[in-house]
Amino acid sequence: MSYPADKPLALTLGDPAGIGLDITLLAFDARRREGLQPFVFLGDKQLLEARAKALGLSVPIATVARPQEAVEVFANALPILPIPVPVAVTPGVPEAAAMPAVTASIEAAVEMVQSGEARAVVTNPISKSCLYQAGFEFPGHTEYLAALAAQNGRAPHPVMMLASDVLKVVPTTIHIPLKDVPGALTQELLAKTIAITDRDLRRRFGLARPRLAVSGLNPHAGEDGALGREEVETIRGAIVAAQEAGIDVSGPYPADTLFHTAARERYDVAICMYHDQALIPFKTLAFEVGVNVTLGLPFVRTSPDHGTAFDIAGTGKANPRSLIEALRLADTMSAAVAGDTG
Ligand SMILES: NC(=O)C1=CN([C@@H]2O[C@H](COP(=O)(O)OP(=O)(O)OC[C@H]3O[C@@H](n4cnc5c(N)ncnc54)[C@H](O)[C@@H]3O)[C@@H](O)[C@H]2O)C=CC1
Ligand SMILES: NCC(=O)COP(=O)(O)O
Repeated sequence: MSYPADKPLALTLGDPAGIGLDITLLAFDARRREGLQPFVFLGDKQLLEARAKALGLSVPIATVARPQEAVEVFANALPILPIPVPVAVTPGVPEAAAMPAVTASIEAAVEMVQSGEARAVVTNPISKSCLYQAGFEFPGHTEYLAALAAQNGRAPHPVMMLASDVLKVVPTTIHIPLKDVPGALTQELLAKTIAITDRDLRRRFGLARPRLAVSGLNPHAGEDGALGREEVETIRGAIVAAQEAGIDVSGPYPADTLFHTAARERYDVAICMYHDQALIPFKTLAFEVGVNVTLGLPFVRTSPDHGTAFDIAGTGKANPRSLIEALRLADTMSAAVAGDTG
């Protein structure tokens, strides 16, 4: 089999105690029937082989010296660019000493895409709490990737979007405590989030005029200020400014009635105010197939929508579907970016 792409997608290690290794092996195993384009895994060969054995999978693994070689071997073997994990890893048991390898893999993937050797970054799930314990200073991949993409000391503003055919959502604030959401929600942040979402849905998803629906923060979108003032003082202003800039955006809508079937027909993406407001409806409707995309970066990044699933790592219960969709979407989005002249 030959592949039209001349460069691979760069797939990161993720937490080696989680299901990242399982779903990487399963996605590779499914590459022909799923029509997947080549990817190269940036991780530890011995760990991958041990996980394949635990799962009873017979997967040939080939160490490559350069990303380009991954395209050549992908038909016959899972290409790996070695990032050694210097500690023993038991599936389901996170290990702080493995965290430098986790971040090294993400950094190597970004370098590969920035040097033009890979088409996109696809990340396996990380354990945020384990990384925090090891001194990681970013809330998650989203902000870390933006910092790695900085140019002349300026990092782009990253926007998290969860994408599926039935629903796309953007949480305006991401991994912060719920009590901090009202303070973090500024007109500037919302305006930036709306503008980046509109731009990237045009450029990277091919929507000619994306329809954005903005949720409120408070019950019933605040009932004209009686149940909270954020809609009146912050959210409406950002919507009006974006409308004046030509964006097809409306709201604020009560969040409790934004996600039923008929409501979802009226927009392409829901801009939500905080993490769970966006991710609860999304994961209820699309957990198995959903993809996490970072908008606003100078390169494409996708990820499965689920976490490390320590409870099932190495048991054979992990479903690779979300990773498969993330690999597919990275392929489509990077093709769209390559053709982007705007
Ligand atoms: N992109 C990323 O790196 C993400 C990382 N996380 C991290 O993952 C860790 C665990 O998070 P949780 O809230 O427990 O969510 P989780 O998604 O890891 O697990 C929730 C439940 O879904 C199941 N599950 C998850 N993925 C599955 C799959 N592919 N096949 C079958 N079952 C699956 C798990 O077994 C568990 O019962 C946290 O540290 C969190 O920060 C969470 C989401 C995304
Ligand atoms: N809930 C989404 C999530 O945890 C993924 O975050 P990130 O690591 O992609 O920033």
